[in-house]
Amino acid sequence: MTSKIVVLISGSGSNLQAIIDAVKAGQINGEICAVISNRPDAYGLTRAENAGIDTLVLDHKAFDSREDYDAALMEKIDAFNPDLVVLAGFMRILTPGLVQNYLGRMLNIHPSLLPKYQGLNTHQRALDAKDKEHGVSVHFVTEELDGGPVVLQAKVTIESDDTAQTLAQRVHQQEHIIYPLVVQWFCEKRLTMETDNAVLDGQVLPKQGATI
Ligand SMILES: Nc1nc2c(c(=O)[nH]1)N[C@@H](CN(C=O)c1ccc(C(=O)N[C@@H](CCC(=O)O)C(=O)O)cc1)CN2
Ligand SMILES: NCC(=O)N[C@@H]1O[C@H](COP(=O)([O-])[O-])[C@@H](O)[C@H]1O
Repeated sequence: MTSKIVVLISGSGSNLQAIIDAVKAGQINGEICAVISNRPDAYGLTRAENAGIDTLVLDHKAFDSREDYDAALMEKIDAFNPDLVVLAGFMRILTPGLVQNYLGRMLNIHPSLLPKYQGLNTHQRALDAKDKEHGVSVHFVTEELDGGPVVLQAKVTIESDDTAQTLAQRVHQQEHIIYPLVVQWFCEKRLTMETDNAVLDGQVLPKQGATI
C-alpha cells in the first residue's frame, strides 16, 4: 500500500526535492499528495509544480492568531488524509492542537545535532561555540520545539575557515541523504513513535537516533 505524504515548506525546498527524487526513483514507497507553503514566494512550490504535485499556499500573515492558522492548516492537510506529514524547512512553530493531531506521523528535519541548538540560526551558534562538529537531525514532531524523539542524525566536521554558509552547504548535503531514508523507513512501516521514543524495526532507538 503506497503511503500518502503531505509536505510543508517555507523556502527553497531542497529537502522536498530530495524526497521527490527518491519517490521518483522508487526508493520511497509513497506518493506526495500535496506541498503546502506558508510563504507564497517559496521556491519549493516551483519544484513541486515541476514534479506535477498539487501545491497550496496558506499565508500565515492572513491569520489573526497561530491557533487560527493551524486550524486552517489542519483542514487543508486532512483533505488529503495523509499517512505522513513531512516538515521540510517549514518555519512555523506548530500549536499543541495541530501537533497532537499528527503525533507519531509528523517528521521534521533540524540543522543541528539535537538536543544541541534547538530553534533557529543553528550553524552560526555552532561556530560561535567553537564546536568541532555539527550536523542534522530528523525527529518526530512533538509540542516541544525540536524536542521530539530523534530518528537519525548525520555529522559534519566544522573546518577552521567555515562560515555559516559553507557549513550549511555541507549540512544540506547530509540532509538530502538522511531525510529520504527516514521517510522510506516510515513508508515501509519500519519506523514508529512509541510514547517518547522512536522505534525502528521493533528496537527503541537511542537518544541521538539510529546511526547509518
Ligand atoms: N510544535 C512544534 N512546532 C515545530 C517543530 C517542533 O518540533 N514542534 N519543528 C519546527 C521546525 N523548526 C526547526 O526545526 C523551527 C521552525 C520555526 C521556528 C521559529 O522560531 N519560527 C518563528 C518564525 C520564524 C520565521 O518565520 O522565520 C515562529 O513560528 O514564530 C523555530 C524552529 C517546525 N515547527
Ligand atoms: N528549524 C527548521 C530549519 O531550520 N530547517 C532547515 O531549513 C532548511 C530548509 O532547506 P530547504 O527548504 O532547501 O529544504 C534545511 O536546512 C532544514 O534543516
